[in-house]
Amino acid sequence: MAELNKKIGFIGSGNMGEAFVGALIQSGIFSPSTIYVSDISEERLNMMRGTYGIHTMNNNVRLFSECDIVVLAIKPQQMNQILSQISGQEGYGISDRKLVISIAAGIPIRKIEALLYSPLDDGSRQKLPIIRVMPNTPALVLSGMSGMSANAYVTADEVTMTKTILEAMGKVVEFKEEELDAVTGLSGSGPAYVFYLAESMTQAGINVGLDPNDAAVLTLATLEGAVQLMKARDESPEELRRKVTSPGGTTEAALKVMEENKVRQNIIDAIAAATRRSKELSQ
Ligand SMILES: NC(=O)C1=CN([C@@H]2O[C@H](COP(=O)(O)OP(=O)(O)OC[C@H]3O[C@@H](n4cnc5c(N)ncnc54)[C@H](O)[C@@H]3O)[C@@H](O)[C@H]2O)C=CC1
Ligand SMILES: O=C(O)[C@@H]1CCC=N1
Repeated sequence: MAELNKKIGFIGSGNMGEAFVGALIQSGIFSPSTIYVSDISEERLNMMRGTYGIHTMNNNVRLFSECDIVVLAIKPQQMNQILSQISGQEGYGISDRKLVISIAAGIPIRKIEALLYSPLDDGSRQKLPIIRVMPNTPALVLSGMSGMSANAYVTADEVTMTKTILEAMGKVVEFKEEELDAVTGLSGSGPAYVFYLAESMTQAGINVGLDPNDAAVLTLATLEGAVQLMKARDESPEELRRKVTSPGGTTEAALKVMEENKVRQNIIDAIAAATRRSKELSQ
């Protein structure tokens, strides 16, 4: 893919920051010399520099002023402090147009706008374009799913550029911002539900007498195969489930227990709880 010829910077180089950096280099849309990360952890910075050959620093304000695109990849709880630190600096470079991309769960665009455009907002400052994104960790293996939503100052070119960045890590869909809490509950946290299922299936295999390694191999191959089948066939998960379920057979016995134990309702309730938590984080 053609290089974007921009400087991109990440505030926070944890799990997700690293997923972005790895994907951007692999896709060729940014070369390591155009990627910057800032973090408070020297260990993370050394690792990122050593592994990816990118620029590292422990100064968020400098990173913000030096880059054309800034990805906020810190925890939601750190957003206030970090953005206030950036916007509180005289001449911190907000007059230069730069695209701000936040991946923090539950932080609404209006909060980022309020933090970035103030307290020095005398009307002369440019209102920076801000895009809120909810990615997920399969981005680490370029199989991510991202939802995104842009504020009023984002141009069509900036939307296209953000999609190009997110497509380097997998799929991307645009949403209304109010839908992003639900996206967080479903696909943002979603990989954890699948890992939980994998843990449970492996434990179940051990409980019914299998060797732990064999149980893990069977679980992974079964999950992988089921996903491939859903992707390859024009059939709903429900239809595919019915084809596994012989009347009076083993699957029916298992699904009866799942229905009795309200597994489906529990999954629905769990995703609703994640969505509620995302909304709470926005307060
Ligand atoms: N992990 C996940 O599955 C997903 C996470 N997110 C969001 O991504 C964001 C980052 O999450 P993770 O990468 O999982 O967290 P993480 O804890 O792995 O990474 C956060 C990084 O920020 C650094 N940091 C802490 N204070 C800092 C400061 N003052 N200045 C600069 N860097 C600082 C930490 O040292 C760490 O390397 C969060 O807002 C989360 O809501 C979004 C989608 C999925
Ligand atoms: O658990 C969290 O808050 C983050 C956001 C989505 C996935 N991990």
